[in-house]
Amino acid sequence: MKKYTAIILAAGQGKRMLAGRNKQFLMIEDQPLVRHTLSVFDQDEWCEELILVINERERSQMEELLKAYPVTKQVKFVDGGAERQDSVFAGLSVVENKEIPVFIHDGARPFISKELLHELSVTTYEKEAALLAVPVTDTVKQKVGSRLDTLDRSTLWAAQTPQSFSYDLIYEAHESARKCGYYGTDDASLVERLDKEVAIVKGSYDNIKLTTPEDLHKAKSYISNRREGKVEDGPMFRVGQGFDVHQLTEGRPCIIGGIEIPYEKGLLGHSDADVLLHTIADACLGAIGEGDIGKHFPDTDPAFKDADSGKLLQHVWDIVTERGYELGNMDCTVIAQAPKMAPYIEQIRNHIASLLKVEPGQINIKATTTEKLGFTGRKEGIAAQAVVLLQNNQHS
Ligand SMILES: Nc1ccn([C@@H]2O[C@H](COP(=O)(O)OP(=O)(O)OP(=O)(O)O)[C@@H](O)[C@H]2O)c(=O)n1
Ligand SMILES: C[C@](O)(CO)[C@H](O)COP(=O)(O)O
Repeated sequence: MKKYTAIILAAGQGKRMLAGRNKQFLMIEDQPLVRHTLSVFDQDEWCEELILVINERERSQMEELLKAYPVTKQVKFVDGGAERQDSVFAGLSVVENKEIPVFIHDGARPFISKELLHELSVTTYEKEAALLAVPVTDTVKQKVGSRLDTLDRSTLWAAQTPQSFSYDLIYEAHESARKCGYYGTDDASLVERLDKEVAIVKGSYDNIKLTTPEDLHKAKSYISNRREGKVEDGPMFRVGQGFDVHQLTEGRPCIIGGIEIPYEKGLLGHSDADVLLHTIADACLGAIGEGDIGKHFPDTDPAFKDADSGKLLQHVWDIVTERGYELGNMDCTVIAQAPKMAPYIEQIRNHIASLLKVEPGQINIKATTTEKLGFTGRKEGIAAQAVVLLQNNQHS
């Protein structure tokens, strides 16, 4: 574990947010902005000390906030100053353990991830000073008088927080800046002033600072999407499993995996009762946290009477792909004493691959009997199981 102290800045006025109050108190979904930020550090076991820099006039409001939305670690309050830099200095003045790095973080950046905190901490132990930053994606112009210059974008990084330093270095940098009346827009710039190197750790474009009302909208939808499992930092993998059973009965076709298999009986159900496709659909819906096919295609709805389960699966697959997921792989088992499945396995595999527009190699279909045991062994019904792995590359 690479322990660190976190100083969270919340003493600003949030003027650009135009909310008429400090933005740290604004609700994003179910909790105030600053609580979202504090939670990340609270839940990081590497964070040893948590300091919250507040506006002295908001102390009781902040105390109330933490009573209503508690965190598990002890939070040390300290009064900030007129400028961000003054607030950081106030935070530095109350740090207890000066042997571990100090992380300075905007309370207004709630989407920092534990993974990035750890990367930053490891780098700070090695290099003494580091910051999160992302390559600039817009072309940046510099206007001096009436002259416009275009900066070389390949050298430009947008600085984020946390910015992290050995205690002695950042204290010295702040003290020196204060003596000269120098004010920078971040803490790394104060260290740069001392001609010391600051390492860049690539941050995330999701680690935005909530500055304007538009940022607040983005933050709200980001959080609600994240809760629904629609977005996440980095490539995201999700697994789902499915299980389904249908009774065998006379006078029905036996459709398994979209292929009609010659047999004296068929599967009973409201739709075409394709036990394997239903199982796969359930596994896919399970993976994205969307319930099951009963929720999407109720068996009380006449629209799905004798429905082609291939179409139902494609509908489910549209939901999956609209969320940005791709199939990693799926593994399925058909549990049937009869009919004999082996001659149809390859055909079923190719059919499912074409329904989902994936490669057959991503799909595995197996079949087993239950050695004449149970309802499947007595040929009263057929069961199927599936496990799917989905991958989301949209947020890498
Ligand atoms: N005197 C200050 C000014 C800013 N901050 C904190 O520094 C972070 C980044 O600053 P910014 O986004 O500019 O916040 P505000 O100063 O609150 O916003 P504005 O400039 O729009 O008033 C915020 O978490 C803010 O609360 C602080 O602790 N003390
Ligand atoms: C520190 C910072 O968040 C890095 O991007 C930024 O410079 C703070 O600027 P602000 O004007 O105080 O929001």
